[in-house]
Amino acid sequence: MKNGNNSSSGNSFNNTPGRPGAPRLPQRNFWLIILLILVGNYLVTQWFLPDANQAVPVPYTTFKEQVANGNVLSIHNQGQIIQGQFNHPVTLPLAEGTAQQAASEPPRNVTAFSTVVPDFTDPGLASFLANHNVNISATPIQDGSSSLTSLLFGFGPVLLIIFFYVWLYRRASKQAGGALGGSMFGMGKSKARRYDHEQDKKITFEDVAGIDEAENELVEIVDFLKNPKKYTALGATAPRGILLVGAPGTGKTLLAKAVAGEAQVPFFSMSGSEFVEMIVGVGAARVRDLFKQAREHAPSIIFIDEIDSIGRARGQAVMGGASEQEQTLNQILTEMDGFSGKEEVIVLAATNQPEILDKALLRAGRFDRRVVVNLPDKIGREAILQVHTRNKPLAQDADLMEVAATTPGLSGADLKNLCNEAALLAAKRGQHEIHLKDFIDSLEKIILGPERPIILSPADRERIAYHESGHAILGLVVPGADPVNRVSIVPRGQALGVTYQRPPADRYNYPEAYLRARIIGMLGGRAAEEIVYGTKTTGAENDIEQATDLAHNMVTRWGMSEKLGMVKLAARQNQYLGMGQRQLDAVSEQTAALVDEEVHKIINNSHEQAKQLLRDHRPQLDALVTALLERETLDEHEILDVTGLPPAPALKDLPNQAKL
Ligand SMILES: Nc1ncnc2c1ncn2[C@@H]1O[C@H](COP(=O)(O)OP(=O)(O)OP(=O)(O)O)[C@@H](O)[C@H]1O
Ligand SMILES: [Zn+2]
Repeated sequence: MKNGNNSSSGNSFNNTPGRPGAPRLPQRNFWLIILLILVGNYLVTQWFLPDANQAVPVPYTTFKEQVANGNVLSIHNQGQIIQGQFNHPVTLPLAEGTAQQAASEPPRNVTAFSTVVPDFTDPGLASFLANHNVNISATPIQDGSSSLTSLLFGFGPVLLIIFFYVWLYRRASKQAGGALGGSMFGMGKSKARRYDHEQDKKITFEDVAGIDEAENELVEIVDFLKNPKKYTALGATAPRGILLVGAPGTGKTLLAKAVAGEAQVPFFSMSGSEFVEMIVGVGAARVRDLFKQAREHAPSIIFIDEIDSIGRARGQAVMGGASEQEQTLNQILTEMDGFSGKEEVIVLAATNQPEILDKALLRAGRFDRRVVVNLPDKIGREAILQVHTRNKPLAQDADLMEVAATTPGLSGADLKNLCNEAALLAAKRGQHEIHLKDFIDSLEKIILGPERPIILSPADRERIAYHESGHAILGLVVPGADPVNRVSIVPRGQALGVTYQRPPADRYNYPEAYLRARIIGMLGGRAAEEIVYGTKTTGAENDIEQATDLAHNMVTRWGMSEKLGMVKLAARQNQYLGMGQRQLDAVSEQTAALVDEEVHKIINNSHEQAKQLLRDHRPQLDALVTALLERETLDEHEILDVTGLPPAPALKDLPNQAKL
């Protein structure tokens, strides 16, 4: 039971292509290949080093006998093992060998032998050998092979496995469209993706709409990249870093790409969040590599998305990632300081939380320019819709201005998604063109989620109808309330029903009376349930939350409480990430209690007013419920028709587009 006031949907529908994750090793043949390598290695070793096995083991006593006979030419010894050569081949097994031996082995002539010195030491052995002219040496056991081959085969398996990994990595990173040559393991490699205007479909300012202010500020950058001499001749230094600041999905990445596309220079992009998961030291190496690549291809553009995830003020980083993040950040600062001023590399970075960035990043010569990318206004939304319907067949009635008017708070990414959803819906409905209705129905789906096929009992349906009608009636009778566009009792996403209200024009400044009207409207759902049934349900949770946040902001941020006056009590945390309740500043317990009291007062008053207004308009409420139970969804005209009420009177002093 959502009161779908012009809440911007916080989602960003990010369809940016080419955001591959880390290269993934192919899983299927992995173990098979390892196995083959090991087997191959074993066979090769066996082939080249057969000598090692040619020494025939002989009993220690036989060995001593042969020494005594003067038949041992030389030995070499390692630990307890003695290997050596006889002067004359000895036929084994010896005649006096055991019966067993004779039975199991055919007789053969042996020159190379080996034997094991028994555990109990044989003190006289050294002199005994010397006396019989045995050549004693300490050469390595595998005498037959050269030291080079033994080295090679000793390390063979290790080398093969290393080469195999390098090969795998190369293959994987090639699949990911990344790494261009460089260090052996590619660890310190930036996974920067390069978009060249020839390769990629070129993105230009044509593709960017509705954010003209931001665009205009970047035109200068494009000109600099195109004609650097024009600027350097006058002794002007290149702009280094530009921070794009704006809510998710407002087109920051798109703008950066468009700058590169317009200037026809290579574009290197990477996301700050990629650094977070890294092993210590790797992040900094990647930054170095990223800047190196960009310098080599200058003039060029580096784009660092989500810079807040590395650029967070040092020392306040989240546990664990801190030191790595600091190193990465320091490296960025070092690289930017290293620009000589003649280098035509421009660094663009995007964030939606500029206030948490390390101050060092914003110093002169670094990201000293800030371009704010706002949510588009109505005209802007129409322009963006036009961009994204360029290749889509629109029906006569598909008035994009009308769609733009219905979508306050939506970002460029949301609008792109809306166009796509509308096209999908039109196709599903078997049409050849996209109609206005397809846009409107898709919008509902985007804001509230897809329809949910749940079966409600008649009693539940009626209660939901009363709840939504409560919101709707108040939207008609409270002065200054936003016009009610739509009421529906079709369950969608989290909501069991919806009342959709939108302001007649984009608002930038909210009068107190408007905020109070909104709170009354938000509480209308519960109020209707109470006056009709006298009982409460959980269905008002979302309404209560929104109303409380709004009241809290009125008291703590906007100075709208008589008792507390114009004192800022809660931090203005993030203007780009919605309007939730703010953390209270450190205030005395007394003040905190007062804040609660004032918030309660606003809510309770509004609740009482909501109930009273609904009692006064009970016949209209009942009429709307009857119609809703029958038709499920009513649009603006039907609502006015059924209730016989005029649209809510405007607040006299409501400044519509006034920007203060
Ligand atoms: N002003 C705009 N004009 C045209 N298309 C837009 C605009 N803004 C966003 N879009 C569309 O939305 C997509 C996503 O936007 P983009 O990734 O540039 O947003 P962003 O601000 O970088 O978001 P995030 O902060 O989530 O990274 C773009 O690829 C583009 O198709
Ligand atoms: Zn509600």
